Amino acid sequence: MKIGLLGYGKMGQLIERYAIKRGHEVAWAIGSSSREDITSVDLKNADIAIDFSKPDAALDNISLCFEHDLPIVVGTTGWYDHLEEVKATCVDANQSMLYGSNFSIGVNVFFHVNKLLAKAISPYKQYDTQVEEIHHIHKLDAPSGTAITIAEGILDAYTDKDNWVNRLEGSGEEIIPAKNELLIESLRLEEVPGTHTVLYSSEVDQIEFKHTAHSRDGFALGAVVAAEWLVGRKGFYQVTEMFDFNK
Ligand SMILES: NC(=O)C1=CN([C@@H]2O[C@H](COP(=O)(O)OP(=O)(O)OC[C@H]3O[C@@H](n4cnc5c(N)ncnc54)[C@H](OP(=O)(O)O)[C@@H]3O)[C@@H](O)[C@H]2O)C=CC1
Ligand SMILES: O=C(O)C1=N[C@H](C(=O)O)C[C@H](O)C1
Repeated sequence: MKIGLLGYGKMGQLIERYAIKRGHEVAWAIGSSSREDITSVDLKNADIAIDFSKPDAALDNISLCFEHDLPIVVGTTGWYDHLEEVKATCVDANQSMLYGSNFSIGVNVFFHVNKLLAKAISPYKQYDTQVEEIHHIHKLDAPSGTAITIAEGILDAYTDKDNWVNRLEGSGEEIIPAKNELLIESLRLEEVPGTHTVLYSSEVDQIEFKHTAHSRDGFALGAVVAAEWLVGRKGFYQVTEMFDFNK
């Protein structure tokens, strides 16, 4: 498979390594610190694009791929307010797109079990629920896309909560969640690749459900596997749809 990379930073460069390891070719790579500039690239030289760029670049990159009939895997986070319109455009234009807030196997198992756990605990109102995420200091978006997916999984199980609210430590904003809101605490710390915890706390005990990424390798390998999965399919998909345990 020939892969085009939109974004050639920490993730883009690691994805290239995994793509080559799995027998693929990187046809082009775009990003200001990359080998190529977008105007000098024939996008159609690739069978598929993988976008790990920046929150404010993802929407344009998605549109560009749709215009060129190029399937796209999107790992970039921070653009999910536009998810419904992107999905509609993709389906109406008969294009192919798969997006995911997290491509690692471990986190996708975590997403699955998170929903089961929330369903089991939600009737017991003595438990306060909260999501915590820790990432490196370079991260542009808060909360993380992964934390949003986790929060949405929890909110599905709660009839008395319908929204999440974010508290970014150090932002100076005082955020106190209302009764119908689920708190997502974000912390930015040195070079942490990504840690997510769900906490259920009562007066008598606490449940902590936690995933710790030791590196970005799981995300990068997962993105290449997602590209292999998407090629030949039409429509709009989430990474969770690749996994059997959701059936
Ligand atoms: N879904 C998942 O599993 C994961 C998602 N992510 C997400 O992926 C994204 C990228 O992460 P990461 O690689 O760590 O970030 P980096 O900042 O290391 O890399 C982003 C790259 O995108 C480039 N870029 C900027 N503008 C554009 C553009 N318009 N088109 C293409 N490329 C552009 C940047 O260039 P320059 O710096 O010169 O501006 C930079 O090289 C983030 O949104 C992050 O949250 C990260 C890990 C896992
Ligand atoms: O920016 C990152 O680094 C990461 N972003 C994704 C997110 O926002 O959830 C996935 C991973 O946690 C790393």
